[in-house]
Amino acid sequence: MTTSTAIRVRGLRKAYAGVPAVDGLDLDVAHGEVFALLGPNGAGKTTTVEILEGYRRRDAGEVSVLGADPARPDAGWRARIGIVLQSSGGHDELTVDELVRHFAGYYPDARDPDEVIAAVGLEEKRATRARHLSGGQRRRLDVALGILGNPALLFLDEPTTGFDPEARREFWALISSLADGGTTIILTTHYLDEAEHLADRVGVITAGRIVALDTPGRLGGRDQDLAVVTWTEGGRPRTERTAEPAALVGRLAQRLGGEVPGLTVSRPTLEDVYLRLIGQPAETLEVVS
Ligand SMILES: Nc1ncnc2c1ncn2[C@@H]1O[C@H](COP(=O)(O)OP(=O)(O)OP(=O)(O)O)[C@@H](O)[C@H]1O
Repeated sequence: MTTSTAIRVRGLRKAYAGVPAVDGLDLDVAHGEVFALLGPNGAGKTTTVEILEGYRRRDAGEVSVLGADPARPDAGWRARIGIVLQSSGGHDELTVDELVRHFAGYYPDARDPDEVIAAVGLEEKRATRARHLSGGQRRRLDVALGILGNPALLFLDEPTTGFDPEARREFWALISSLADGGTTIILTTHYLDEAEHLADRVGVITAGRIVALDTPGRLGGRDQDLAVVTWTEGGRPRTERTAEPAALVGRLAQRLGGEVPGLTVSRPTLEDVYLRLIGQPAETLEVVS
């Protein structure tokens, strides 16, 4: 069965011992989309994702994932889904090569193990035992195992926690190449720059509900927000919010006789907007005119 959306959720609910963790959640994710789920600790992200993956039962609501109800998964459906969990481990005595080949045997239509090892940049580590890999390399191995079955839908749970900046950039390139190849990706992350870099759309979840959903550039009206202009004048840092930053910079240049010392023009970051959405004040700015 084919559907126009990869994931469709309506009125999803799940409570633990009577306390709601997911409380009436609606969500649509298109085929080929990279969708990031953001939210504070305990917001209900993992519970939601586990229900979509078919690993947790829901109390109520409609859920369709790749055209099927994940509460009744069959082997064919499972084979089309790749999962990279938050923490991994096990099989530590096997080498990269052995592990990838071993798990390839579980899939009806597995990708070529050599290609997968190359895709995650582990060619030089293929003879290394899993327990001797660095944290970032281990995560790459996790992704290799997650994409072995050539999934149509890939779940990535906080994939770059603990990565150094270079490893994170390389990992992002890997995820982007999977997305370019048409894989639908559901990403949970606490890194706003990661969501901004990778996601076509982000959903912010608090207290078990989606409270904002849009592209990273438009989330929470971000594109409508005032620009923040900062500069130095009379030996003091100055800040002004304005809808017309170019006009302000023009006036400053005139007033200060050319170059404006310490000039910056910025829009609120995704983090600023996110903190506003979840009810935390962003760093307050002293506004002077
Ligand atoms: N197995 C469980 N039994 C009881 N309560 C649970 C269980 N799993 C989650 N919860 C509770 O449900 C709520 C949502 O948890 P969940 O793990 O879905 O949040 P999260 O958004 O993934 O958080 P984090 O960012 O910390 O991973 C929390 O209050 C949590 O304590």
